Amino acid sequence: MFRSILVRSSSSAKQSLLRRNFSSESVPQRKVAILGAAGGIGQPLSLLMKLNPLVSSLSLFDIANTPGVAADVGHINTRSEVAGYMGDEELAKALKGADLVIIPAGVPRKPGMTRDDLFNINAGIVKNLCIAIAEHCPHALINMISNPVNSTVPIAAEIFKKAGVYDEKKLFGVTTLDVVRAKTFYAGKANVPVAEVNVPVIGGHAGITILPLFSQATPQANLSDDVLTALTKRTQDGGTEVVEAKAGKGSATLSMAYAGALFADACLKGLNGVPDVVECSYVQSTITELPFFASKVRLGKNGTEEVLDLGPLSDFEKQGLEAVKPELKSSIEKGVKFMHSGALMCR
Ligand SMILES: NC(=O)C1=CN([C@@H]2O[C@H](COP(=O)(O)OP(=O)(O)OC[C@H]3O[C@@H](n4cnc5c(N)ncnc54)[C@H](O)[C@@H]3O)[C@@H](O)[C@H]2O)C=CC1
Ligand SMILES: O=C([O-])CC(=O)C(=O)O
Repeated sequence: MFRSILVRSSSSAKQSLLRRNFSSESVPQRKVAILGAAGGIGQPLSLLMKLNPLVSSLSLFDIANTPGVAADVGHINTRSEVAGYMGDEELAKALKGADLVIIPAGVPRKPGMTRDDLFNINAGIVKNLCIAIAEHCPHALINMISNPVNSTVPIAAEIFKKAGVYDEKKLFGVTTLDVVRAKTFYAGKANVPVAEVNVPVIGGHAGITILPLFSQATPQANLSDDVLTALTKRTQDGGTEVVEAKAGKGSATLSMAYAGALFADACLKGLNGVPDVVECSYVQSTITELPFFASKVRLGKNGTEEVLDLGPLSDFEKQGLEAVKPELKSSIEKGVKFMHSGALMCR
């Protein structure tokens, strides 16, 4: 059957892109693998990662349609070489030597579904991909996009523990889209330029577990409690807003690809030793009593360098945090239980 495609980019384009951050001699070689690369998120994410000058090798894996995506993206005259891999028998090659693995593989929601309704299908997909990661690139950073993130990250952790390769500093649930949404919605209400806005979002990545901290937003604006409540709810329901607008044709793909590319870029900068790279992410954590929690994380050469404190919360946010805990706890336990119910051994 398949088929792998290798395309070299022109050296002049490579030179001009690299000049932004590094000389071409000093920029490290970084292989990035995208699992689920032919999907709604995977395709635009592949495009955006092809535009990232920190990537030297872009490995696109899916169970279908990867040759076309790789051929298409591979014609773009930027630094990275692109290779497409399709089917389980090519997964090892796709992963070998990867520094960063981004996982948007799995089914998306339809109207009326919760993210947790995706658990039964996506848990199995994530499990198999993580078993292969443990074998073929155990030291890579993992950016988990597949939903329900609140459970798929604990599933990945259990797989890596079982394989004896777990490093909590290298496993990230991607919650950047919540931050992107919070910034956009806040800028609209606060009437400030969106490019200047920063808003931490903590907790997890589903409904009320998504907790934007508008009390820490910059620049600060004098918004009423009603507006802050509405902004919080819109951020929590942002995914559902897109699912309903797409009316059965999937969930957020373009904004997610943008958010995923932002987070991957931050991880690569951290790996390359760029100082003070801070992003929110769902990681193993001790800042609350929950074993996984999203908060600001400082990224470094080995992944997470520091999980930052939550900082001062408003009374409204303190209440929101208490509401996060039982739902997040049960999603984490569901992922761990899945891995201890015989699912680990059935590959
Ligand atoms: N973390 C976040 O903020 C967000 C997460 N998501 C989640 O991302 C996931 C993907 O969403 P879409 O791209 O819209 O779905 P999609 O259905 O368009 O694409 C999924 C891709 O995964 C592939 N796939 C399925 N099983 C696979 C396997 N075993 N190995 C490799 N590839 C496999 C499919 O062939 C398909 O190309 C969903 O679970 C969705 O809920 C979506 C938006 C935001
Ligand atoms: O809502 C969904 O199902 C997809 C997602 O996670 C998001 O858009 O935040």
